[in-house]
Amino acid sequence: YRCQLGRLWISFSLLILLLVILQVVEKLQGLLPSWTEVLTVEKAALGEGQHVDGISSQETMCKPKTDIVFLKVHKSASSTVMNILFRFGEMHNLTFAFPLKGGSQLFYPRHFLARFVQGFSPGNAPQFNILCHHMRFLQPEVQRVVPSTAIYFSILRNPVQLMESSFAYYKGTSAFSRVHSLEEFLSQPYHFYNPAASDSHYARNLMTFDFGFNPDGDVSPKRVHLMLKAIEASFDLLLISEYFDESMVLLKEILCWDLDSVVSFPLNSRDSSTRSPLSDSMVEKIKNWNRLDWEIYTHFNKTFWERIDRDIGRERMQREVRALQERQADLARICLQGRGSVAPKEIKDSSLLPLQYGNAKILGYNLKQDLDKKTEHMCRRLVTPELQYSHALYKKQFLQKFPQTHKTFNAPFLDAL
Ligand SMILES: Nc1ncnc2c1ncn2[C@@H]1O[C@H](COP(=O)(O)OS(=O)(=O)O)[C@@H](OP(=O)(O)O)[C@H]1O
Repeated sequence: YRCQLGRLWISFSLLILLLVILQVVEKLQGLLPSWTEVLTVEKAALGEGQHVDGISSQETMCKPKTDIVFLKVHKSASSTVMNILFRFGEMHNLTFAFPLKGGSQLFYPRHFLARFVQGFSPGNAPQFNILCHHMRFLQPEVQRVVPSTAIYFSILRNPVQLMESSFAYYKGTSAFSRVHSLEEFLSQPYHFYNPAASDSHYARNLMTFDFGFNPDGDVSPKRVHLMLKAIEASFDLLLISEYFDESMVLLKEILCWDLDSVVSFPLNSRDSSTRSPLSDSMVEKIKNWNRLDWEIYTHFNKTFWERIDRDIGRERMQREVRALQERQADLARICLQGRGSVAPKEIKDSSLLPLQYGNAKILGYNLKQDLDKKTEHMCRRLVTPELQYSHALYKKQFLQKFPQTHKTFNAPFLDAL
């Protein structure tokens, strides 16, 4: 009887032990995913390679991207985007792929070649963080300059407004120089437009041209389809300048930056006196004349909103746009005299005067006086025009590191920055 009682006791103990084990396993199963998540998040946040401290997207933990290709499409708010990249790159000590000898463009309108970049050496692995100066895109060459993990993005503008802006800015180019108005050009474009002229792209399908394609190519559905697929294959993100603030929210999400990294003031804007009013018939003519650009724009305007719906949602987008606009209004109050842009002749500090080109009068900003040093530093960068800022960064990247190799470079105004 004692023996039987002993066996029963052992079986009972084993049963209890089994139940305890089962409970522990069950608990572990419940816990394991969150442990794994924590580990994954930590790994993602710390990451390997280059790391930027102090920035993380508000909603997710991810590693801020620092390798970036921005195709600076003409007349599409690209200088404002470039200023954002300049400030981020400067703050985080990133290297820029500058045009040779500190030029302002990467031998545009030629297709981009890696050897147009100052400091490029064919034997080395791609070594630059940010490529953002005007270029005509050619991906295999771009890939020799930036790491393969780089994010590629660009910004598009409605071709109707883009052409109106281009007409004012590039009035001196061959297609526009003989006409008095955009209306006159559109009345018989082939009379003024010579596709063989080296500057003809400013007058037709400028976005198509900047993406590397033939602006005079035929507009068959097959060709358009191939062009759109090629752009989609090369670019992670296409922004829309008509929705600039939404674009910046989307950009900071993709780059895993915070909202403060994408604040800006509009740069390179014309004053209203050089804007031409457009009748309905002119709008139609511009769309037809720039058919390829129109196809690019309408396609990527659609995918832009699809992306917002998929990744962010309209409600959060609205919240974030509001926060961005409030931040920008605060900055305008802190930094600017009169809180807005002013005509070129009213700009008091000549180092803040934007390049004036063609028939366009390009607006600029006056900074408040008596700002403390840190605030002045931040405000000045927000309003420094593209050429001045690019020269200053070039000087910082090359002249300070290798002063003996660039003795001839002379840009006295840079010290203000
Ligand atoms: N934030 C923002 N939102 C919307 N639009 C903006 C913004 N910033 C600049 N702009 C407008 O972009 C035009 C200048 O474009 P780019 O800087 O690409 O020109 S350039 O090719 O570098 O010369 C120029 O257009 P126009 O004024 O019609 O010429 C600017 O007004």
